[in-house]
Amino acid sequence: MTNSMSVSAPVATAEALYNLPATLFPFATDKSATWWYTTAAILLGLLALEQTVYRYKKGHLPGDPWTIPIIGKFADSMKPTMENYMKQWNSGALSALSVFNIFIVMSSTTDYSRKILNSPTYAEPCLVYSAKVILNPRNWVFLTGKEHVDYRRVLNLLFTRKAIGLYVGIEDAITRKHFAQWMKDREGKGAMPIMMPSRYLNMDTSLRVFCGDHIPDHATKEISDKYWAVTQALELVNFPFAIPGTKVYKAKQAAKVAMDWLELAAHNSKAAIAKGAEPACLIDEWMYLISQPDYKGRNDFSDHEIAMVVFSFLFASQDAMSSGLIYGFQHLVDHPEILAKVREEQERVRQGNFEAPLTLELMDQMPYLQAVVKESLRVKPPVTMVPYKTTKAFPISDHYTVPANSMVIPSFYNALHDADVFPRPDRFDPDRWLDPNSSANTNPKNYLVWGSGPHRCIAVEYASINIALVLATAAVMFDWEHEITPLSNEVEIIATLFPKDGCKLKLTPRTHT
Ligand code: HEM
Repeated sequence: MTNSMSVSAPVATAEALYNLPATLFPFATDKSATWWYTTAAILLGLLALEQTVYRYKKGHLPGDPWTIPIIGKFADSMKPTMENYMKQWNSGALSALSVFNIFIVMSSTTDYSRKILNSPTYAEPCLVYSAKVILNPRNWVFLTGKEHVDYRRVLNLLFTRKAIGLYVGIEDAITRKHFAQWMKDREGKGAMPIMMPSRYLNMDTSLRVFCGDHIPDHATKEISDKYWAVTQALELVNFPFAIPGTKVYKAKQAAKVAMDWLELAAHNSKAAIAKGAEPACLIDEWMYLISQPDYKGRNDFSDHEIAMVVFSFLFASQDAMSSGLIYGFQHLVDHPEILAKVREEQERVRQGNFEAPLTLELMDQMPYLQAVVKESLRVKPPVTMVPYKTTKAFPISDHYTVPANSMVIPSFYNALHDADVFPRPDRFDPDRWLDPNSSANTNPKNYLVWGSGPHRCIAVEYASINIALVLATAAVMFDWEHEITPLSNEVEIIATLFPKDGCKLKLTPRTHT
């Protein structure tokens, strides 16, 4: 460690405790008093050790000088707020805290955050504490180094342009189906939050893109209903035991249900492709690819392994996509001049034919819509940070080394709100992406919405296109009105960012002349 400092922790010696007056333990006999003194001495010694270790690891970094015994900042991590995050980030480029004796270093600058993401020999993603329990420790996302690179090379084939073209057709159909249902549910009613309907739409889209018709409708409904338990367990550090009644336990049960259905999808897809069916979803695409004579890689994926991969995609997508979509709606409805431009582009590219399904080729011709999505994700990045873990002492700067086995958390928010790169950073301004020479476009290193390095989001194009497609469809099908409440501009953090009131929209069918 390069950080050296003198540590002044509270020191409680056993001797001092033995000298405490016996009146402190009035109920104690001589023998039991000795027991009490010894136990108290050990406890106080452990607490002192905890503080000493925390202060030693923290070195000169900003952060609380003492950590709350045992739990540290557990309460804050259970109810995270942007204000608390900002306070932590603003305290320094690197700052320290501790939760349940997990020592955590947060980085707030673009350079430190990128360094963490791009230093696989020192740090690897650990996601949140509950992720391993929910996803299964054997899930591919926990692979590192060459094993991770090799596995990901196969999965990259599921997000080629050809594959995304197939998924766009599915997204279009599912979006229209859900919007028809939204209309029925909202008939004669005023503004309603779009939070939960958007989550259902996203889950249905994901499951149909990933599994096609290899699972029944009631399975997508069941997975959707239960999935909220997974979202709720995604706190930075949870209660450490997954015992009945805890959030992590409930999430694990929900994951089991999803995994059973996903294994069925894998089984059915294998059978369909073996019979010569054309790929109609992501698993089909995968099974088709590995059955080709010129394919050289692994082809012995079990149903369980396929299901784990698909579950990792659901896990990575559901909350981030929902947040991205809801803020996409909110940004557009609050900027009618920008929504009008989106509509103009839709009219031009689709030549007024809004019944024809969207295709990847049509989506390519919508640069304004793409800029809208990119900007919306910048202003409110669904993922504000990703927890990593140091596998060995990590000399992150000339003045500080993050100890081995610490959590180290790169923040994306500050990079995305850097006023030098994004003037008036809180302003929703898609135009900043339309000029190739703008500071936004010439500083791509700041655009950390998708992370960076070996674990950068595998589904960047797929996710961006999906959000764009849903917004475009809603823009041409509905007139939107936002019921602004005192909570509309307050941010709720439930794994990702959401407007606290769920974005209350009144949608009425739009008539085209
Ligand atoms: C708006 C939507 C999304 C956002 C903002 C987002 C963002 C991210 C971020 C920040 C990371 C971590 C990157 C890093 O550690 O450097 C990540 C990883 C990942 N994302 Fe996404 N994501 C989104 C949608 C999706 C979707 C739809 C899928 C799947 C279909 C997906 C699959 C993954 C996977 C598998 C990883 C882990 C990659 C690896 O470890 O190699 N994401 N995403």
